[in-house]
Amino acid sequence: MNSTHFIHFKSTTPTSFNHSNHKSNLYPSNYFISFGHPSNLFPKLPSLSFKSCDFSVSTRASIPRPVSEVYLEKPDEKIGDKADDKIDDTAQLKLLRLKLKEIGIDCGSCRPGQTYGLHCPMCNGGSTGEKKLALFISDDGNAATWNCFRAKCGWKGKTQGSAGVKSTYNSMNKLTKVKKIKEITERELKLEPLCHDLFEYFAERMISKETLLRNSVMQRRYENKIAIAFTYRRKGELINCKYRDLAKHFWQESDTEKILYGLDDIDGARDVIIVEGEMDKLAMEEAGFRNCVSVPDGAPKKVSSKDLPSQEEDIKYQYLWNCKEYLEKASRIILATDGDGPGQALAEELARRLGRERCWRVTWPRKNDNEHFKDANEVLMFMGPAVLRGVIESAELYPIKGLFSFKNYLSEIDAYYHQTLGTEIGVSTGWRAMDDLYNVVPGELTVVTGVPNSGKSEWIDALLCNLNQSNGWKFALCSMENKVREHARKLLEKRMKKPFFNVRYGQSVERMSEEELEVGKKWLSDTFHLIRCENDCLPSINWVLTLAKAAVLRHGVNGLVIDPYNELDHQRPPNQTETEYVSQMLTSIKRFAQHHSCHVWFVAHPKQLQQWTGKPPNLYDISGSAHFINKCDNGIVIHRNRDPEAGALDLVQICVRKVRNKVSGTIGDAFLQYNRVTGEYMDIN
Ligand SMILES: Nc1ncnc2c1ncn2[C@@H]1O[C@H](COP(=O)(O)OP(=O)(O)OP(=O)(O)O)[C@@H](O)[C@H]1O
Repeated sequence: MNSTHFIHFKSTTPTSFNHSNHKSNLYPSNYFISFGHPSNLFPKLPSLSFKSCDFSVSTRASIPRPVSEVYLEKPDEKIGDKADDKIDDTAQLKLLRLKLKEIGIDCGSCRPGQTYGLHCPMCNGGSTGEKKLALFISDDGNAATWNCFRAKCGWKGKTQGSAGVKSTYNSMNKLTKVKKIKEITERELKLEPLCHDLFEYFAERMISKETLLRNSVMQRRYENKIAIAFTYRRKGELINCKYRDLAKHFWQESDTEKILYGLDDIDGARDVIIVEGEMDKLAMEEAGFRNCVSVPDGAPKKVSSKDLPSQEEDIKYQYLWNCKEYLEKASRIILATDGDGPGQALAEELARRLGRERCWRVTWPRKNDNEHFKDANEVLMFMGPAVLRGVIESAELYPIKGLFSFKNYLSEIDAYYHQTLGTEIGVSTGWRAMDDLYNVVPGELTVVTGVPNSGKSEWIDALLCNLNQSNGWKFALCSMENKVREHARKLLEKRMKKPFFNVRYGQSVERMSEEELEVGKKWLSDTFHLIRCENDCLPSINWVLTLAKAAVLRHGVNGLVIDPYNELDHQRPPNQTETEYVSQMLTSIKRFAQHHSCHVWFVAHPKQLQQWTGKPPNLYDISGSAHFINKCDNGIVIHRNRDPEAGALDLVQICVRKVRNKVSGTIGDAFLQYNRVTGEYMDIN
């Protein structure tokens, strides 16, 4: 260790220091080569000498007995019994290797009768990745014992190849803490009151003598150097001790119970502040908050992607479990961890365990244009106690995924009020007669129905042409009934206001020229994107929505037409009713529409009307389910007069039967005139 990391011991401070045996109990254990086997783990194991490169160790012929804690489902003797049997070693070893692999121990080509140093699957050898898992395979190759010698882990166990894989595996999963908790005293640790230099060191960090004394911050000498000793106490009793030198190196007493620093200060507290280091805990006290504790082990690099482990397996956060009864009483926990990535990861890990609903978080003030202060002590040093107090007082609720406040949407509400996008109250259909009834809002679902041949597809096509003309909207078309070329014709006629052909329906109107066709083709390609199933099979709604999503992202389409519903594949699981299926399908469509701000027109046919009187059908007549009307934002029925005696045959009734959003329209009927030559719909003067 670099001596400059220590606070140099001045001659003015007491120098009584016992050099004779200091190594055995003074130096932090992790500074030793600490691969000594506790003698009680392998009682018959002769002294081991590990090869530095691979940790492979030969033992004497006598097989060390497995570790004393009982994991085996079969009695130990069986190992010995089997050693005498003439059994197929290779098969047995294979079985054992498989078993170990299941447990997570990769024993590679480990041979019986030897001890190997491997990576511990539980702790991965800590930050240095050391191979500290000692694995011993018995001579007969049927049993293995292991022990991780990292103080923080201590995982150990044993298994037999011939034991039932499942049961043994399960028992192996129950991690057994083998560490004996060491009892420590200030005397044994040779802790001393802080010296003048250290009071000065803390004073520079704005931590007062009173705070240091109240928190029993002490010092410990290492020859002519001193380290700060933060004493971890519970009900005044010393539980752990963490040391810090000037170069911010930390170490702690091994084999002690992990608890929060300052635990007694939160006894019975309703509000608890959790910080990331002892200095921050002391800084909080300077700002007037004693109800603060620090985590003992700093922050993880990132949030774990795994599910929350059980209490026994939650080794890294064991300190929380050990302080459970203190934290349980808190109704508000302010997570004032560092503002950097690991600090935020720590806050998330704490919130996961403590319950997000009672957690709050702080925002550290700005240091300059690019940076924020990192932690409580920095704020105290540079901004003073009042600012630090302000930070805690303005803590905000810790976000919970899926739970929001209108506060999270204020800018969106403002933009809505000011109609920043221009589409907030809906886009005009282009027909005056419909302006009060139906306007097209991005992200909504319009269900269109009408008896066969009423002109549903024609009207939607005409609407798309209008929306393109007025707002430049683009569309994805999933119109399975239409041949591409016919659909192109219908759209081009509306756009060019001329018939495509020079035949009957065109009457005497001149057909569009080749030049106009060229212009029209470019317009078609720029405006519409086709979703089509090239083979015979029917597309599923999910398939359509996936392609529509691609059309939104790739071409920026503003609308999707699905025409008609019954041309999709509607196979559903046998236990699902049609109603359930339709409900689920419409939910997917609406989610797509909202997520991509894309309007969806969905054409659905009414069920067979036995005694159709010629009147427009009802939205409830749509075959399949009442969900069509329940779930859509807008419901429109297209109806046309087919009785010359009842009125003009080109009269089309657009029945707006449902408008969820009053901003965009209301229920009512509009009448348009259909131009059979060009397929246009026009307002009636
Ligand atoms: N008001 C109208 N007057 C005369 N013909 C019309 C009128 N509206 C639509 N048509 C014609 O009816 C035919 C069918 O139109 P369209 O395909 O739009 O109807 P639809 O309601 O979608 O039919 P389907 O339910 O069979 O899909 C087209 O040839 C179209 O020109």
